[in-house]
Amino acid sequence: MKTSKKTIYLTGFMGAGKSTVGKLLAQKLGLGFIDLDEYIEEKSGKTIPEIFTDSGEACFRNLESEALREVSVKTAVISTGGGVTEKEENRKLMKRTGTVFFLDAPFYVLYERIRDDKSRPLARGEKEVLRERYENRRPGYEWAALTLDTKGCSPYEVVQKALQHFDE
Ligand SMILES: Nc1ncnc2c1ncn2[C@@H]1O[C@H](COP(=O)(O)OP(=O)(O)O)[C@@H](O)[C@H]1O
Ligand SMILES: O=C(O)C1=C[C@@H](OP(=O)(O)O)[C@@H](O)[C@H](O)C1
Ligand SMILES: [Mg+2]
Repeated sequence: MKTSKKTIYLTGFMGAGKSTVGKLLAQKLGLGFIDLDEYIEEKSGKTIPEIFTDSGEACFRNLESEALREVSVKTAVISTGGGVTEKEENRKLMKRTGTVFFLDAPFYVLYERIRDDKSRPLARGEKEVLRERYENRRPGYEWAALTLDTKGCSPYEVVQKALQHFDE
């Protein structure tokens, strides 16, 4: 499938490279870049861990959906957070307003990237609990229009793979 749509959503589990690849892809396409987590942090005046600690995951999910609605009117590459595909309303909104990419990689690759990173509250728990979250979320990710297998690829190589799906 080729795409010419100007709003691009990057989805996938924590550590898949959505934030890293999104910034590079936006440069290549000459589009604006929005990282949904950064957008939420700026809007709320709190870091993601602070939101989780102060208000809990359910509150974060509401802020996330609200932020997604706001950015969905923009022409940009939008790097989402790994949990955005959990809600059907978010998946439908992304599909209606843009092209959704799934950055795929096996759990063990992602785990090595996120295990020591304190900026992800949900990555702090037990490895097996995290693996279960990964498995449970896969159907939501696979629902994307385009899947990029990122295993063994550098962020630049993932960008090259993504670019192959654009008309020009
Ligand atoms: N393709 C890749 N190969 C190796 N390391 C990567 C790759 N993509 C991202 N990383 C690294 O993994 C970590 C998580 O990347 P990030 O872009 O924040 O992922 P996400 O936004 O999907 O959670 C960062 O340290 C980043 O440098
Ligand atoms: O998977 C998740 O539920 C989350 C992923 C994070 O974004 P990244 O996928 O960019 O790490 C961030 O939105 C928050 O910590 C929750
Ligand atoms: Mg990110």
